[in-house]
Amino acid sequence: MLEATHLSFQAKDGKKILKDINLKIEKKTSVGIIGMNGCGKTTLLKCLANLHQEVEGDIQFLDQSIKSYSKNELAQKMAMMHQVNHFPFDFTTNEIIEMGRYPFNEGRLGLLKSDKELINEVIKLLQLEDKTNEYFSTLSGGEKQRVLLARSLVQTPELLILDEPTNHLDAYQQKLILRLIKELNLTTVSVLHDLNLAYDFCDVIYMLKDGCVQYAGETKEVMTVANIKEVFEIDVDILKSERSKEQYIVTL
Ligand SMILES: Nc1ncnc2c1ncn2[C@@H]1O[C@H](COP(=O)(O)OP(=O)(O)OP(=O)(O)O)[C@@H](O)[C@H]1O
Repeated sequence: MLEATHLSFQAKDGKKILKDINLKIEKKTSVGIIGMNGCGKTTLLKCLANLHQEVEGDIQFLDQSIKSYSKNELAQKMAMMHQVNHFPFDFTTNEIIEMGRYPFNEGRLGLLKSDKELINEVIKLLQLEDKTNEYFSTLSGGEKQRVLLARSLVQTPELLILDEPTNHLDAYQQKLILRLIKELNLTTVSVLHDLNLAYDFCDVIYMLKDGCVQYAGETKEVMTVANIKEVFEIDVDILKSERSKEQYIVTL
């Protein structure tokens, strides 16, 4: 679905933020990007979404160079849920979710009946029915996250890019949102800070350190005690729950 080869990115001030990254996203997989603060995770997501122009290397998306897509074409195939959660003007929940259909409106003024049906379906899925007429600025952090996810979902993207999708969510909502995304069987690439959520949700993990991919591969093979110590500089244990029989990571 997407393949980046020898990707490097240098900021305007000359700082090398990403160094020779190779990354592959297969269809219907959840790819996770983890690493310490400032190691380049968000920058990498922005490069994959073609939001940075001065990127070295090559990104092929659906067998085409990412640079060959117009903004509108790309928005029909790829959605990015950003960390930013404010808008220059105050929109209602409904208005923000509707924006996800703009790339498809082909110059029409209003939305089609099918757009409205899709929007209503997603609103229900994310339990936002009673928030549709509320102003975004008045919503809680968790509600804002769900609205931004709803906007991305109505874009019906082939690839969904998520920058810390569980930010501001309580423990219950974190699991709920990630399970829901999993059940939708989408192709995703996400930055996740919570190691346990990454361990649980992702099929494949890229561990970044100082702008380089330090380890990459299937989650359970890559997120080992030794690799986590090297990349995050913390000691952890990986234990098995007596009750759920699932493994989880504890910081020592
Ligand atoms: N446009 C830019 N110009 C200069 N420096 C930048 C630019 N964009 C990012 N950086 C720097 O590059 C580094 C990586 O930033 P990035 O936001 O990608 O990190 P991150 O891994 O997502 O961090 P966090 O976990 O804290 O969100 C940081 O030191 C940041 O200050």
